[in-house]
Amino acid sequence: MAKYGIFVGTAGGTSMKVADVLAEEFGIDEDDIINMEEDFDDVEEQLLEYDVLFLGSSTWGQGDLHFSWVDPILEIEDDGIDFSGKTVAFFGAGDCKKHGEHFCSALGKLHQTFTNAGAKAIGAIAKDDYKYEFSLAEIDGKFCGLGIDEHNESEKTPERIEQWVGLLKSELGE
Ligand SMILES: Cc1cc2nc3c(=O)[nH]c(=O)nc-3n(C[C@H](O)[C@H](O)[C@H](O)COP(=O)(O)O)c2cc1C
Repeated sequence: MAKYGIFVGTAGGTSMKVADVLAEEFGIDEDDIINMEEDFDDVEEQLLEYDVLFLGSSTWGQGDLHFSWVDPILEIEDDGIDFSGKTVAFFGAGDCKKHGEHFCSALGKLHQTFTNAGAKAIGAIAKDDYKYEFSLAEIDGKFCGLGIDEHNESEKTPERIEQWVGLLKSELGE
């Protein structure tokens, strides 16, 4: 049976909202929800332990990942760690009004690193539901994962998560 894990970089816990629903919907154990800042210390022992990885990060600075992702991402890229055979999906919180010039760009950065490392990405959605000037999460005309915006569009969050979970289940054949 495929092993599922959730890895989240979050400052205020907003991105964890998505993680909590994913855990419930996919029956993921609490021990398999890894808060990158608090619980993460080894790429090979932790990330590579899973077959299906739900990877979350809020976006900071000029479209940067949460700081807790910076070292693992460098390690994956510099050491050429191989994620072939793994399935990955991306999510995270952002702010489309104050930071519309880089809305949820962290998802695009995760996408780039993990697909370059050989992983298969799932969970891309139509971008029409979002309003922003620019986002690295926009890849091949779609949003490469689930962005949520609790500052401006919190009323859309439950439905966005529900629809995304439905998409993931169908792409994973569940
Ligand atoms: C200094 C600063 C920079 C930010 N930069 C971005 C950004 O580039 N893109 C974006 O979508 N959101 C940006 N945000 C908004 C955060 O991503 C947003 O508050 C998010 O809800 C935080 O989620 P978290 O609690 O999971 O960390 C920024 C916020 C701050 C305070």
